[in-house]
Amino acid sequence: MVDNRKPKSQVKGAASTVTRLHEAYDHLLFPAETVLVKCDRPAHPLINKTYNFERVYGPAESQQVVFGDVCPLLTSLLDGYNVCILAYGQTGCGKSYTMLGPHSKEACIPPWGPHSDLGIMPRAAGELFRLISENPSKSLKVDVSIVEVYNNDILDLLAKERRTEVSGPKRDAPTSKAAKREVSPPTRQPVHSAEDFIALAAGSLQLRAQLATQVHARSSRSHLIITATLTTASPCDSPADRQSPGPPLEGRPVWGRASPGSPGAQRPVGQVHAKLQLVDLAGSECVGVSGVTGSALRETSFINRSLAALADVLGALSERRGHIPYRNSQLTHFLQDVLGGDAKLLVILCVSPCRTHVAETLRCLGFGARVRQVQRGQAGGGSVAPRKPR
Ligand SMILES: Nc1ncnc2c1ncn2[C@@H]1O[C@H](COP(=O)(O)OP(=O)(O)OP(=O)(O)O)[C@@H](O)[C@H]1O
Repeated sequence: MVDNRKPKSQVKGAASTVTRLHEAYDHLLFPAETVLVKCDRPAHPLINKTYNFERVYGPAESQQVVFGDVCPLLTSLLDGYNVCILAYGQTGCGKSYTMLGPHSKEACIPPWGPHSDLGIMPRAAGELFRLISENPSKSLKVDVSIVEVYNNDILDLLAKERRTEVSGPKRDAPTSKAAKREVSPPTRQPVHSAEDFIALAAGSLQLRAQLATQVHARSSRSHLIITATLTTASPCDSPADRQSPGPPLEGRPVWGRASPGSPGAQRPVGQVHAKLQLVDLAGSECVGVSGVTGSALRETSFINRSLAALADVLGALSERRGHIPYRNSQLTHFLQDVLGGDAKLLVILCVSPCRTHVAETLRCLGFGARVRQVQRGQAGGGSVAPRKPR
């Protein structure tokens, strides 16, 4: 069982530079930005393994500290760069806590307070609107879409029909091929303040698929993707526009900056300034430990398969293969622009300090190590610029 009273560790990979921390458990040591896994299970092939990340957070570090490292990405967003922040890890290890803060079906997002535990999403919403108010000349507008990837279907959590259907209307990944088939993109709702943004997200969270398992009483059964699209009335003034003008596609949904050759984002010229994506992945799960059966077992199988597909895509990108298997799952298809494109991508790995979960922890750290090897902007998938140094 994951001890929910204990704060979880957060390990951030694939970006950022700040280093801090000293914390030790019996098998997990965190010297600076390194995670050292020591385990006395002799049969395990990966004992005494060291992983390096840009930053490692100990259990005692607050949400505010974590957001302190995320915050500069919002300045990049205002500068016109697409940004994606993605939480990955085993079920019950703190992904939703990190991204959203403590929440429940009854009280989705707790009120703001100087020492509150608010997660990245509400803090990012506050910072985004603060930056917009400081830059009135940019005339930026914000639209939000919220989808969940459940059992390999993309479900639109903002669609009106979603309120009356159990499974919600399905949407396709917003890529150029999808656009050619005239599928409907996810609903995009304008928001005018951080409060609007948070209220919209809070309403959607109540619709998100959840289940009690032996590991986590409120386990998310879907990947949640919150997208904030910044548009400007004035034509093409962002770095994105200057680097990759791309052909105009009239009447197509606005999906951020497209990379030449990428089957990804399409946008009308002069509209999109940048896109922020906040991704709270469903947790990887060992069926023997979570004890799920029936339809929950099916959900687990979809979750694990989509996470494996994500790892495959990152593996292919890191090896710079010609073919990147984005289409093996709706999750990777949906995130194609972010994974293979030139968005600023920040992956936060959430790991358990419990010895019983060491195998999952090693898997998670291995995933993070793979993410760090990806030289984005150079492999297949049609990106244009090498990863920008931070
Ligand atoms: N850093 C932390 N400090 C305090 N409590 C935490 C921390 N991280 C997680 N928790 C608590 O642990 C529990 C599980 O966390 P959370 O729901 O975020 O896990 P998860 O990784 O999203 O799980 P799943 O993938 O199953 O949805 C929650 O009750 C959460 O409030």
